[in-house]
Amino acid sequence: MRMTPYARLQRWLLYAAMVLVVGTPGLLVWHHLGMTRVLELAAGSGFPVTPVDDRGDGGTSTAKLVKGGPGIVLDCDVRKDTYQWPYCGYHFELGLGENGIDLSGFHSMTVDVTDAAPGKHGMRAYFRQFERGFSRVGEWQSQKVNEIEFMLPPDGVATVPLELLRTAPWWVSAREVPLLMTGVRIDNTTAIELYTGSREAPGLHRLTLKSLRLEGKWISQNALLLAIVVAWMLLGTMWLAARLLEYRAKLHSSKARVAALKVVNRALELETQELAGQAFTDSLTGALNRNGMREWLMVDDQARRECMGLIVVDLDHFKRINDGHGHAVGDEVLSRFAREMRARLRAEDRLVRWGGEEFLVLRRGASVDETLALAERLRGAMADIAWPSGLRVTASFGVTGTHEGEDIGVALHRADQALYIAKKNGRNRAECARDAQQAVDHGVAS
Ligand SMILES: Nc1nc2c(ncn2[C@@H]2O[C@H](COP(=O)(O)OP(=O)(O)OP(=O)(O)O)[C@@H](O)[C@H]2O)c(=O)[nH]1
Repeated sequence: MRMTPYARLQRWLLYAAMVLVVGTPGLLVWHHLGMTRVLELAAGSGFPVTPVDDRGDGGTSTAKLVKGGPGIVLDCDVRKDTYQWPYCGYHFELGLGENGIDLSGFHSMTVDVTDAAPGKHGMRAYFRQFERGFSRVGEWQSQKVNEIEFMLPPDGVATVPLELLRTAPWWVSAREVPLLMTGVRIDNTTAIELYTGSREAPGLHRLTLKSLRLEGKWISQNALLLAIVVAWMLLGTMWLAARLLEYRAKLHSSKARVAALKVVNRALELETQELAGQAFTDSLTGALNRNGMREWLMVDDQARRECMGLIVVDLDHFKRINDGHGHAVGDEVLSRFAREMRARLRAEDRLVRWGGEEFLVLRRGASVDETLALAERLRGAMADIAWPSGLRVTASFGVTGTHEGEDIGVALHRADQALYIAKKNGRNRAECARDAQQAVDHGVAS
């Protein structure tokens, strides 16, 4: 059986669902273990780096990049004479003007930095964010400062979760930042700075930065979950739509089949009716045949109970018409005769082709006199009919009527006798036999 397009679509959706069933946990595990992206700022990454110190803030510390050696070497002379929080460090340029880098997909920063000065050392990291609607180009102090301070372990490698970043309170208070803009944001970061710690002892610090690395996922867990849910929902919706469309198509085709069957049924009904009609009707003349008459008498109770006028009609010398003009003309005479007779009968009367060129008129509820009068009218009408080939056709009529409780066969026999008399008396006439005695009187009783 051919598959419908909707069934094919459902099969593809099923494959997609199977892929999703396997893919969903696979993606979650992969996201948990991998899908990592790394942004290296130091170690030949190409991001411009410059030394910074506190001289712009009124201090006297100095910072100078020194060529040679592995990593980025910075000679930092920290002095606490004029400025309370002396510092120096690295400044990594990530963007220009109002356009920074979106770092919101990164979750941690790892630094590999050593300080040649003895003792423990801390570091400060600043993520400078160009805050649209607040920061202004050319005025770097207007850029939001997201900061974190941490201690360096002995090996100098420290990993800092970026969720611990805080908007620097000194920046908020100094710039009178609107409350709604004071939250941490790193989606438009123009620079990252790495400074010596706030409690660093004054003196010469030789910093060697081997790596400054941001780590994150290519897609956040929430975004991944959302994508998976959307994929499932999309699949479910498409599946439902495909099912609905398939049901609708099936409904349409069964409706079409029902309609076609109705047409076939109707045709069969008509054919049956036609066949039934043929069983009871003479095909040449359209008059009832003997079966039709029997059926009528059986079905029509009233016809059976009432008295009935009977006329047996026989075309005169019909053989001569056949012989002289051909069988086809004979047929035409028979058919025209039946048509003209029927046109002169009442709706409740019946014309029966009794055989050959002999017909029977059954007239419900009519007396013998009325029936005789009708026979005379019919006989007279024969002269007015336009017969084929300009023929002059006459007929003889035998008339009688049924008595109460009388079998119609008996009456028919009587009418036949009357017809015989009509033929005998010269044809083209109507004879009447009211009862058996009268028929005997005519000397024709069988
Ligand atoms: N064309 C045609 N002829 C038919 C049909 N049925 C019977 N006949 C012919 O009708 C003729 C009847 O002839 P007869 O019984 O001799 O009667 P008639 O010639 O009418 O003579 P009378 O009845 O004595 O006046 C026969 O030649 C039959 O072949 C029919 O359906 N079509």
